[in-house]
Amino acid sequence: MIYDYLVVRFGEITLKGKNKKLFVIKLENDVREKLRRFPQLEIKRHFDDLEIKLNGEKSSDVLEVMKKVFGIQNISPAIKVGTDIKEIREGVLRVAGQEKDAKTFKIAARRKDKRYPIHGSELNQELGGEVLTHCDWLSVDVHHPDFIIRVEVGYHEARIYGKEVKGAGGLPVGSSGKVMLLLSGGIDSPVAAYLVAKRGALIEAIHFQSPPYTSDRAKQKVMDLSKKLREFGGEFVLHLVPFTNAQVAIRDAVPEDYRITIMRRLMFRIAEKKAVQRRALALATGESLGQVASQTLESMNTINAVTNLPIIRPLITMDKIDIAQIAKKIDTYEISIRPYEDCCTIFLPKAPRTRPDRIHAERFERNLAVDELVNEAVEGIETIIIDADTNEEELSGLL
Ligand SMILES: Nc1ncnc2c1ncn2[C@@H]1O[C@H](COP(=O)(O)OP(=O)(O)OP(=O)(O)O)[C@@H](O)[C@H]1O
Repeated sequence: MIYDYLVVRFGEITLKGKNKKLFVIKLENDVREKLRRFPQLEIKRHFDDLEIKLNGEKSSDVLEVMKKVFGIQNISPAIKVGTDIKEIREGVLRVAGQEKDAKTFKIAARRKDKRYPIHGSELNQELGGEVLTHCDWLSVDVHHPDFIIRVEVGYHEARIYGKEVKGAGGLPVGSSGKVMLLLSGGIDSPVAAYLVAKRGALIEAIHFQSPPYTSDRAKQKVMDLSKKLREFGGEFVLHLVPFTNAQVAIRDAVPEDYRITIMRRLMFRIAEKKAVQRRALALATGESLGQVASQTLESMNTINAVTNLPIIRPLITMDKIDIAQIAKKIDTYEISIRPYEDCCTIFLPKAPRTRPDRIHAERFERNLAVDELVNEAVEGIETIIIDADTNEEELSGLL
């Protein structure tokens, strides 16, 4: 490959007016963090983009990492040449020579330095002609080219770009604050984590486990999911809640058809306490309207009543098929479909109430030591930090 640079363009950040600089700095930090394992790289922040000088690192390896960083609209490999037209011509030919599979192309040239004597449209013509003369496998298609060769003439140098790669979009992680996500081992909640992180939230996950009714296999699943999700943020913080006592108490004190409702109300209270301790501003779940009996509007109302924090449900209007598609894209699907016991499925009825209400929920909770159960669970939380450097061995050591 001939490319010496990757140029990273920001997505929606550019809409952020005065805050743009803060967002860009956040993004730059994320990029630096993610690219720590490539020591040769030099990263420079410009007004419109980040420029990564490869210094011999393999561009495809770096690109693979960059594709998962939120806040990036697209990434182009690039070379830099002087502003002399001869050098630009020669550079464009080098770039065109890389795209042996393309049949059609167009040149999109622009002058950043308006004093540059050759205008954009003239550059397009001149450089296009040069490519046609030397690359006999290429012809021009200005509407739907296989390959656009972008040329940007600056004050001291010109950049010539190779084929653009789509970025992950969204906003830099953490730019929207922190969210505590209820992470089960199922398909949905990891997708919810991905979607909330994409909107710039730093995710911490909370997982409820009920040993010995739930096994290490279930815990392993959540750890594996966290490992996948950490690729979209810097580090991933996972809180493991001991939930057995609460579930046993619910089984003993609450009529069968209200057990899911009461269990969720306890989960939300515990998650809220942890969220406040960790300065998270909202809770998030993987619920989708009508998907199962406990995901009706009545149920959500009854569960929401125990917390004042906003509850983000990014999947609420999505179909299972669409959710599964995202799970496959972010590579959590295969982990999620491994069999496991969720704490939600033990002691729970075959026919939960689909339209629970607050009055009954509150009445049944009077038979429970709610505050003690919540405090005991919060105090027993084990917190695990999985960062980019946590390796397989350390991960299994955490189990
Ligand atoms: N053991 C758990 N720990 C943490 N959160 C949980 C747990 N079980 C369920 N949740 C939360 O409650 C939501 C609804 O769970 P439920 O089991 O009803 O639905 P689901 O559609 O199977 O969700 P998922 O696929 O995420 O497990 C989950 O998306 C998750 O946010």
